[in-house]
Amino acid sequence: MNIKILSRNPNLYSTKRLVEAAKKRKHDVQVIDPLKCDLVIEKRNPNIYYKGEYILDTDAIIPRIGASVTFYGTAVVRQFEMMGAFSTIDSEALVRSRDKLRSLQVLSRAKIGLPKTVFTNYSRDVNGVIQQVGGTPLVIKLLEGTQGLGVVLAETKNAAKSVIEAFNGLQARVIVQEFIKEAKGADIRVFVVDGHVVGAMKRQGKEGEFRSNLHQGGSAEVIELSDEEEIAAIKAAKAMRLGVAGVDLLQSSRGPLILEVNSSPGLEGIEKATGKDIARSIIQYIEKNV
Ligand SMILES: Nc1ncnc2c1ncn2[C@@H]1O[C@H](COP(=O)(O)OP(=O)(O)OP(=O)(O)O)[C@@H](O)[C@H]1O
Ligand SMILES: [Mg+2]
Ligand SMILES: [Mg+2]
Repeated sequence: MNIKILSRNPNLYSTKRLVEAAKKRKHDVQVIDPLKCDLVIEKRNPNIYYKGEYILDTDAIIPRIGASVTFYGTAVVRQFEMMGAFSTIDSEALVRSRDKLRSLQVLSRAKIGLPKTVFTNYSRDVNGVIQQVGGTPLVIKLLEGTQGLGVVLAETKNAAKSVIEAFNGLQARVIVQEFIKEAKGADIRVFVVDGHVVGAMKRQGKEGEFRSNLHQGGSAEVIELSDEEEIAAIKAAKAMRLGVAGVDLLQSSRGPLILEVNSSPGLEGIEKATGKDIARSIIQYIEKNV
């Protein structure tokens, strides 16, 4: 099979592992920088021009699209889809997953446990918003944040007010969320491929940090999921229509609560924590679908 990995950097752990797994299973594999693709659009003949040549005969693509290049990256994924290639991430699901608010709306309709969240345009009634999520402490998140940046814990009403007002003053859109204290600075990353859990790890924030992101100094260890957690993660990936998904959830006193569903989840943390060959699972998912 001819597989293309859409990635800006062939030296990243995830990209290297996917190349390795594809080769091991005897596929032709090539890393393509999505930002260097020209999309050629005309009647009935969608094409991609890359480094002086047209890209031909692609059976499948694995998009690894960073948050900063969502618009262009998605256009490239869509063009491959128009050319008949199978994508491990559907272009529409990719766009949907990049918007925290839209994702929460979709998950909520699918009856999935979530921290109670409020999005408001009426910024003067900060008190009302604080009340809606059960008072302080509460969490304030920038809609387009990633790697834990733009996620703030406000311990008091006054702190919450000033942070919300500061973000509003900068015209930045935020959601206000109930703080799940039982999670104790930890979350669970569940890697779902093709409707199955292929690995799960618990990430613990460093001392005094409520954010468990590895980019913020958190550490990871393998974890055995409860049935309820496994079902919630699979349901979340399905609701977001993602064939490959990194589902983040919090353990709360009312069961698992989904925080977000990532569409280009990294392989390094999860493969190292679990010792599993997750890159191979992704290649097998392609083999099943092409
Ligand atoms: N409502 C909450 N209650 C308790 N802890 C939370 C809450 N929301 C977020 N956290 C903690 O903060 C971390 C970062 O939050 P979140 O995953 O929403 O942000 P992100 O910037 O999108 O991160 P990512 O890089 O995973 O995309 C979570 O992994 C979790 O540990
Ligand atoms: Mg995120
Ligand atoms: Mg997260």
